[in-house]
Amino acid sequence: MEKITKDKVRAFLPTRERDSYKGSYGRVLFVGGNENMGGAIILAASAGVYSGAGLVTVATHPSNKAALHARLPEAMFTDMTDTQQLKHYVESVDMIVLGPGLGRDETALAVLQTVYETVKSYQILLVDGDGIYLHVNETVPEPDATLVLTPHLGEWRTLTHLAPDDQYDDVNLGYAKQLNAIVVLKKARTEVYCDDEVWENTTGNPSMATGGMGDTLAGMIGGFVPQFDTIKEGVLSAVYLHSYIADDLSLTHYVTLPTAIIKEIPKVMKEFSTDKHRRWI
Ligand SMILES: NC(=O)C1=CN([C@@H]2O[C@H](COP(=O)(O)OP(=O)(O)OC[C@H]3O[C@@H](n4cnc5c(N)ncnc54)[C@H](O)[C@@H]3O)[C@@H](O)[C@H]2O)[C@@H](O)CC1
Ligand SMILES: Nc1ncnc2c1ncn2[C@@H]1O[C@H](COP(=O)(O)OP(=O)(O)O)[C@@H](O)[C@H]1O
Ligand SMILES: [Mg+2]
Repeated sequence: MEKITKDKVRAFLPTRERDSYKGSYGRVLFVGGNENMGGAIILAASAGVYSGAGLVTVATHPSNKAALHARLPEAMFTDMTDTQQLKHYVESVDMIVLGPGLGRDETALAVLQTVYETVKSYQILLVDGDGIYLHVNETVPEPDATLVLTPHLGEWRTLTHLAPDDQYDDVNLGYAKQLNAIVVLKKARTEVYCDDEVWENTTGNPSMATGGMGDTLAGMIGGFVPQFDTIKEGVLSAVYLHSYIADDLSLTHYVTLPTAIIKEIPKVMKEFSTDKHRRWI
């Protein structure tokens, strides 16, 4: 098992080219948020924007439109219940983050099916939260994309039927392969299963045990991956920095709010950047 460390993340973090533009940093579609859980997809999309994603669109229930625009004017909105529009947006992005606050009803299933049927092999599809529930419990087509799954321990149990005591690295890695996915297994020390490698995070603390924390990580991964040299480097860096920020905040805060983490992302990316002393002026 390899450790995700500060030095590794520093080396993974890309530098920005002077002539780059928003198209250089990824078009990301966030899909989720039913009438009751709009917050989940707004948190995910906010984390994506603050992580540097070039262009962010949110496909969500129409009742979340005003809140999204008020909280995150950088993001565009589309109605996730409009199948044609959803297909159009899925086709036009590099990465899709599907599931935070999606719900588990008929509408949610139809949304997930549309995304799974539409994605292409050159795209990256992250499935989180209720998306994982539907992935396991409903009949859905296999998505033809690079798949990233971000289960917490409860969701991992749903995916694998593994009891906590049966969770050895090699067993988990075998299930990740069977699922044909990069797996981010979220817990106190989050693990990442990628190809034949097992990585363990070295940051994180119990001030993070609050609703929306995983939605925020999903959004960071969505924002990071299109900007990094490899999917693996983007995933590992997001896992590390999400908890690194929380470790910093926990020095002065009893509980770390997802929104507080999101605000710090651009600052910590600058801190980790190898060209942090470069002046553009
Ligand atoms: N503001 C919002 O709109 C929020 C929406 N949320 C959404 O709510 C949906 C359901 O997610 P939940 O995780 O609550 O629901 P689940 O019911 O899928 O998972 C919780 C269950 O897993 C078990 N479990 C075992 N180990 C666990 C671990 N290490 N961490 C967490 N749970 C563990 C718990 O005991 C519980 O029974 C998701 O789509 C999620 O995105 C949540 O993120 C909370 C905030
Ligand atoms: N005690 C803890 N130590 C470190 N990290 C934690 C702890 N509790 C929760 N976390 C982190 O918080 C996040 C919780 O994810 P999740 O349960 O999916 O949240 P939600 O669905 O409410 O957004 C994960 O990234 C997990 O690693
Ligand atoms: Mg979650």
